[in-house]
Amino acid sequence: MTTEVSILPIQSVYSIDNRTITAEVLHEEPLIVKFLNVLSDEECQNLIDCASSRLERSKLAKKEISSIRTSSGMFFEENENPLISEIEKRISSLMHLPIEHAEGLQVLHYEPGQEFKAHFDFFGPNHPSSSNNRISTLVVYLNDVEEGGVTTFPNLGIVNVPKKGTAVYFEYFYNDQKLNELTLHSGEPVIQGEKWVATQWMRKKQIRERL
Ligand SMILES: O=C(O)CCC(=O)C(=O)O
Ligand SMILES: [Fe+2]
Repeated sequence: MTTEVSILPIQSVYSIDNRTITAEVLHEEPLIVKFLNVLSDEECQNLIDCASSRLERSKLAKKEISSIRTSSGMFFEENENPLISEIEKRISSLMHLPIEHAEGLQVLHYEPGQEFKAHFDFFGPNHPSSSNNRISTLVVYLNDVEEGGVTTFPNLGIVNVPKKGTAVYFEYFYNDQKLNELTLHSGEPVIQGEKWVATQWMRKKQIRERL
């Protein structure tokens, strides 16, 4: 097996913004990493508070409402306020890509029974966005879920339990498309309580204007 170069330099500790973020590799190829201490409790709560009045039923990449994704969500504008700017800066450092490659930060909210069925985050070859496709994802959990709501990678046997301030990272910019397809993942139905996540998707090329 040939080893491909990952976007993320693999370390057990990342020091960003005077924060110590620790990492645990869950899978090497495709690279899947769990991070601890990405956001503080206060940042998680502030994101939930800012997002909650702006939630809409989630749509898929082609903008249709579908049973694949039953959560509700919203996107923040780039650099929308100081909290968003600080979080975007930290997340793009952590994901080892320039902030210009970052989509707007998305917040999703799931109630009991709501889920995000197995999907890829990258766009298919016929999608208009595939020329500047997504290459990596960070899902930050903004609260603890009482029961359910785990993130799973069904083809890799990986199950990650949501915990406030932690995150799961994965990338899918491999030459070998089979590796990319192993990043199929789902947000399993919430059984009890609610689930809030913030998702950052990164593109292969710049998507934001430089400031
Ligand atoms: O909610 C989750 O656990 C997964 C979210 C997700 O897959 C996404 O936002 O693309
Ligand atoms: Fe996803």
